[in-house]
Amino acid sequence: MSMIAAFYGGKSILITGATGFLGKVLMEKLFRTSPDLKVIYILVRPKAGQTLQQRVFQILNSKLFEKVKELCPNVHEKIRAIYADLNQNDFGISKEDMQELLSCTNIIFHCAATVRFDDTLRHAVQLNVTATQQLLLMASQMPKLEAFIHISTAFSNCNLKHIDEVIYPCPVEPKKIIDSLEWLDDAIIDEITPKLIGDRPNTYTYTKALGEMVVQQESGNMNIAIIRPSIVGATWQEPFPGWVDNINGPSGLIIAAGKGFLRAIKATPMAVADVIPVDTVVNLTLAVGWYTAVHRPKSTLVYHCTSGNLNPCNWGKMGFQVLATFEKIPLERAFRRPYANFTTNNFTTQYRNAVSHRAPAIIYDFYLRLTGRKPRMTKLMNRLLRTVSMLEYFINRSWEWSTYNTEMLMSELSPEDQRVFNFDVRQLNWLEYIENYVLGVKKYLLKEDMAGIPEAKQHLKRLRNIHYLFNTALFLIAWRLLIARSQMARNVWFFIVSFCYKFLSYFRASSTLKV
Ligand SMILES: CCCCCCCCCCCCCCCCCCCCCCCC(=O)SCCNC(=O)CCNC(=O)[C@H](O)C(C)(C)COP(=O)(O)OP(=O)(O)OC[C@H]1O[C@@H](n2cnc3c(N)ncnc32)[C@H](O)[C@@H]1OP(=O)(O)O
Ligand SMILES: NC(=O)C1=CN([C@@H]2O[C@H](COP(=O)(O)OP(=O)(O)OC[C@H]3O[C@@H](n4cnc5c(N)ncnc54)[C@H](OP(=O)(O)O)[C@@H]3O)[C@@H](O)[C@H]2O)C=CC1
Repeated sequence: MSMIAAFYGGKSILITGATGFLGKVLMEKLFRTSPDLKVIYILVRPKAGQTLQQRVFQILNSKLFEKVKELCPNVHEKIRAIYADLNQNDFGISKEDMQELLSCTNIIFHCAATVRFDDTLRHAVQLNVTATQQLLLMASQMPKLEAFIHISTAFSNCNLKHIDEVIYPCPVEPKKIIDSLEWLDDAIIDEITPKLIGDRPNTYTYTKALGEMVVQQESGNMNIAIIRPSIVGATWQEPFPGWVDNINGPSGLIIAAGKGFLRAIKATPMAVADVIPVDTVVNLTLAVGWYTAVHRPKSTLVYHCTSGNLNPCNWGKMGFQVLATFEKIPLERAFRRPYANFTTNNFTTQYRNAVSHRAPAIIYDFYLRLTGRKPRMTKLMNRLLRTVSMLEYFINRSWEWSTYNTEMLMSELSPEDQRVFNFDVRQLNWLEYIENYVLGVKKYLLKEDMAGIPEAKQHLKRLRNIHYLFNTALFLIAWRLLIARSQMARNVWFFIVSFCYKFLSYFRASSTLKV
């Protein structure tokens, strides 16, 4: 019997960010392993014209929850969606709902965040810092609370090369930042943002670091733990391999490469690709929830959920395997054939962006215009290149994260818990994982039918022929222009033609003699 699964039985659990990538997998695993849990409260806001109930309905009807619905048919009765917008005071939660949350909650998993790299400091602080502070205040008023688990990121201290499982202080106190954002206007905030974030690449990593400081400062006598995942990727094993439903992290680039939009990138092939499967993160999170509630460590423990120091993979190997998978299982209606060129040189990057990305987009838009359609490729390419430029920081560096606490926890688990809540990334076979990841992107993210693979392969063959034809035409035009302008080129050309002629004549003569 799993002790962790038994621990969550009969519990009332509060999850923020349950509609996000990590939150959904967390909820799924909880229901699958502890179907006798009492209730999961999820803080949700209406979005894209959908009510709370419609959002929950959509999640439960996704492929991710198929197994859960078999095991626990009344799962919808155990989810209690509570209206909440983390940008508002008291999250806009009604009095009655707040009362229920305060009196019933046993465990909190705080996953909600803005993960955008280009968010304004004001919005990133509001969600990643102030909302965390408010949630801690709520938690401190919960008499039945056993553990508060905060999801941060391994990149919250990406300004350091070696990162330990400790909370590092930021130069300016989070409270001072929160206070000053209240009276500073947006233009001034934009001006001081680079100074505040210092040597971090974006407001996301900076505000996640501030969020950790807030957790430490407001922990009081609560049992709190922080989990720092690195780059969260598709599921490894559970509930099935390759599940992914958003374009963050590598997923977007896998699509861009598979569709042939992105053929070159500024990346260091030998840099560690610290990707971690989402089900591994969830298993560690649930194990940490149990350990924190039952063992009540004296201080706030930080757990690194990373792969680099235990089972490293690099971007070169990852890119190679992604492309190898596309050979077997291509995406439909590719713009160009998938190809990957990794370079670390700025000049080469600019050149490749011009030749391999912008020029084909301009030519395609010209073709769209000629055929009476609206041009769109240049705009799409510009957005993609902007995205890639924001990710460059993370694919050209390596970090070392120590994992003492995570390994300590692993050794504390019973063999059954180590199996059911497996977060031992040493067992991960990267080649298999990446292949399933690419397949998952095709099936669950792009919703492409596997029956379309022969047609997708045919399409790639057509693209290859167009490519050869285009290159030959380009060569002949260039050569014709050169001949017209240079005596030297003409001489070379006549030399080659006469050489070929003599060669052919010789062979024809010798074959006639043999007959
Ligand atoms: C030569 C090709 C090589 C390819 C080989 C095969 C690939 C193999 C993989 C190896 C390549 C390297 C992978 C890189 C992985 C990057 C690591 C990320 C590091 C994360 C560190 C921190 C981890 C965390 O803690 S947080 C979680 C991560 N958060 C994110 O990933 C958020 C990033 N996204 C954003 O911040 C925004 O989306 C932004 C600012 C990038 C773009 O915002 P914008 O307002 O322009 O609009 P959007 O609507 O959001 O998207 C516009 C457009 O861009 C596409 N897009 C968005 N995100 C990505 C993405 N991550 N990758 C690719 N494309 C993306 C999106 O599809 C939209 O396209 P449209 O068609 O215009 O709708
Ligand atoms: N993905 C990754 O690579 C990594 C993620 N992390 C951390 O993991 C956690 C989860 O990330 P992930 O699932 O990928 O992110 P997602 O962007 O998929 O999910 C974010 C969640 O936060 C919710 N949220 C955002 N703003 C609000 C708001 N104003 N009110 C209520 N809810 C809100 C979203 O709700 P809605 O659906 O309504 O938008 C969504 O449920 C985050 O803390 C992130 O920092 C750490 C390392 C890597």
